[in-house]
Amino acid sequence: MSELNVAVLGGGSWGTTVAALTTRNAPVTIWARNPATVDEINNAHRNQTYLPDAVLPESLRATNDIGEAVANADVVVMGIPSQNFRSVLLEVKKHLRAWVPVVSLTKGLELDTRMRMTEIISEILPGHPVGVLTGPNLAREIMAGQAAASVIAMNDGTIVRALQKIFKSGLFRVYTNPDVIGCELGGVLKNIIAIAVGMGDGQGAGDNTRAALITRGLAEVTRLGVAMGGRAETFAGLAGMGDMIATCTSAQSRNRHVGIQLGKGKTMEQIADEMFMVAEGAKSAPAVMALAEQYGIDMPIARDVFRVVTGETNARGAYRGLLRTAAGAESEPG
Ligand SMILES: NC(=O)C1=CN([C@@H]2O[C@H](COP(=O)(O)OP(=O)(O)OC[C@H]3O[C@@H](n4cnc5c(N)ncnc54)[C@H](O)[C@@H]3O)[C@@H](O)[C@H]2O)C=CC1
Ligand SMILES: O=C(CO)COP(=O)(O)O
Repeated sequence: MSELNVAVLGGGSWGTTVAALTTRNAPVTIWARNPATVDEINNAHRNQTYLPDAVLPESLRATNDIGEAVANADVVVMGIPSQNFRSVLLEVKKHLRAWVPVVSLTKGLELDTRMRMTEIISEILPGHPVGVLTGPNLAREIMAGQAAASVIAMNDGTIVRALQKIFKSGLFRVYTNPDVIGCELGGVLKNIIAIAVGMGDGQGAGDNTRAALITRGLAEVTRLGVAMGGRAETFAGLAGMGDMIATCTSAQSRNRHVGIQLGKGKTMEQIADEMFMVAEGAKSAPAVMALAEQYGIDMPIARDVFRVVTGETNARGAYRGLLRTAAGAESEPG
């Protein structure tokens, strides 16, 4: 058992799962804003809303007081959706000791600024080591005891190895990677492709279509990721292709679910009304398109998803558009 105190912020599906996994290696306090969630984790060792079938470790402590969670923390783990990430981090700053590493679990971009979560951490908490834990990691499956692999990405080779020990366990294999930008963008950008795949699946598209979308989707994600400073090989790894496959094919993915509902003809408003969990791809799509324009990268699949989630066209129209586009060389966009 490590001596490092870990604070996990965010009592949703993934924050709770990472907190539960980490109790095997270190003392963990999870902060949730909802007092009923805190009470349920502390007393019933469950989080029924987000992880219906899971029993949580008794050693996992929950609190409603962000200061209590953060003040003694040696590592802070952020499991907060991208559009609320900054406001929670500003609260963290009031209580955090110097040089404590901050790890993001979040797979989205801030809409107004187009910033990655690690950029926001560095802006608000300069000097703190910053990392990302990412990969093909569907929360409910991991809580059900299925094996999974993940990546902890950080620039600092010494701290990353200490963090690797905190997160890994028998069934949760954690690799290190120095490419923070690539790992982070792999997690962000695959969500949009998963919506595209869902849109096809919702319209009854076949397995060949799904494979084509995933492959062409990964190509355009890689082009933008490399232009933004990520390494091409990262997008062929767990944080890139691995997460792309898991999210684009899983019945558990919220992003693919959004796509399926769009494919069946529902509007974003109708889908959002029926969902209480976050689907980061729909939120981040405008920021991704703005970045694609800024870096001069053509992203036809992401653009179609953007046009559907913003109501400019519907899934059927987007699908027809995709078929109309003439194909060039495989190494080119389109
Ligand atoms: N669920 C999964 O399988 C995985 C999710 N992720 C990423 O983790 C991040 C969090 O996702 P989930 O936990 O799945 O979402 P979720 O929808 O299950 O839960 C989100 C949680 O954040 C809390 N929250 C939202 N705004 C807040 C605020 N201002 N202050 C405090 N708490 C706030 C909500 O109350 C809720 O507990 C997302 O970026 C997601 O892409 C990454 C890997 C796997
Ligand atoms: O990132 C995830 C799996 O790695 C979770 O995907 P969804 O947010 O689409 O459920």
